[in-house]
Amino acid sequence: MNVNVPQTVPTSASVVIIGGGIMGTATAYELAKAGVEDIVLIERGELAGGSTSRAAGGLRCQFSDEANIMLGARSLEIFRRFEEQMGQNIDMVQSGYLFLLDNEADAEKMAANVELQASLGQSSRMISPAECGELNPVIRTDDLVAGAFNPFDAHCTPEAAVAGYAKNARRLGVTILRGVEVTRVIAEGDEAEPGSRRITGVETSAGPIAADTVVCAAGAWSKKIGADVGIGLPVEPLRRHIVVSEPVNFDPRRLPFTIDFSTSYYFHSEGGGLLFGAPEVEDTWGFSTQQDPAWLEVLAELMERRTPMLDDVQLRRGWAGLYEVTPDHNALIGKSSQVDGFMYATGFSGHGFLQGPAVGEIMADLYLDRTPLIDISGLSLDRFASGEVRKEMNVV
Ligand SMILES: NCCCC(=O)O
Repeated sequence: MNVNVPQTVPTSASVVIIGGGIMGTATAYELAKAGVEDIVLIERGELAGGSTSRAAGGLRCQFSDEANIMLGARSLEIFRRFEEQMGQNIDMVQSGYLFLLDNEADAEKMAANVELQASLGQSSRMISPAECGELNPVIRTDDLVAGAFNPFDAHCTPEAAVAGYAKNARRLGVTILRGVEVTRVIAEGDEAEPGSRRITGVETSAGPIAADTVVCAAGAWSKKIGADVGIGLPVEPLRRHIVVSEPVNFDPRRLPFTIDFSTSYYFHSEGGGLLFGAPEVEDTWGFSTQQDPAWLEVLAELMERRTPMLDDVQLRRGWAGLYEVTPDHNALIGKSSQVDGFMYATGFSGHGFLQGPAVGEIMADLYLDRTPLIDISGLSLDRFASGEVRKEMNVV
């Protein structure tokens, strides 16, 4: 796609969505599907070009928090039917998700999570180290105490999902602006008088757009959007690396998305090869997505420990992207209680892509004052003021 294509920029909109990743495009599509008109989505680069296209693409319901379990499960339902309903192939591979547990403390906590997932209708189960090895023959199992597995978890290609949402949003009348930057979100009203402030529009690199509602779906770049209207969104960018391999000499598509839980080293099939991810030794906070060659040494050690059979895999190319991290590793989803018309879907802390479809539906429900299918009240920004933070344990 060429961002220099001339685009007609409207001067007003019902809703301005900031961010053309999975959250923004899913929200635009769901709002339009619900009959909302005059929606404008603004992306300063290319669609999916921020964090979504750099994500691993894992789809799972295996979380410790009920809201995350349900967001993952609902999104999986939508992703399973995506190609049929949206006319877009997303390279869905439903080979399950396998968490490898190498100590009793993690296994005990994971068993409680699995019980919660099962009580919510999910097919997750605890399995033995031997079964871990049967499901994924390229892992070392001698130091494992257990695994957690869900056969219906999956992975797919994130930018393909964004392309599908964008295509269908456009078909339903959404204006999508690429290569246009929101330079300021505007609110009017007296900051000293609670409840009097409301969104009136945005200024952009292509001119102003008047709007009563702004949705912040700007991922790692959300803090500035909130700050424009005096809202503190506690979202910090954290760099993460991924690398993909040349094709391997076995069929990788039957391997589950596998996570070595104590180290957060993970891998899954990517075409005929494999995709690998892992944290850095020291977290690198900030907006740099420059690759650090030292990370490859970290990865090599983790691979040697858990997957020595993959020693001869040839790595082909890699990249770094940004997580959008909140203090409790849970998303911020809701309508502002401070500024009327300011909505947010951000802070997904490394598990956003897999929640995108459900969040799109929820944002449409919130806009239309409908009760969402999933209770996300606990993911409101207000939890940080009230001290009701909720820590997600299954963070990778
Ligand atoms: N956060 C990237 C690894 C995939 C996952 O969290 O399931």
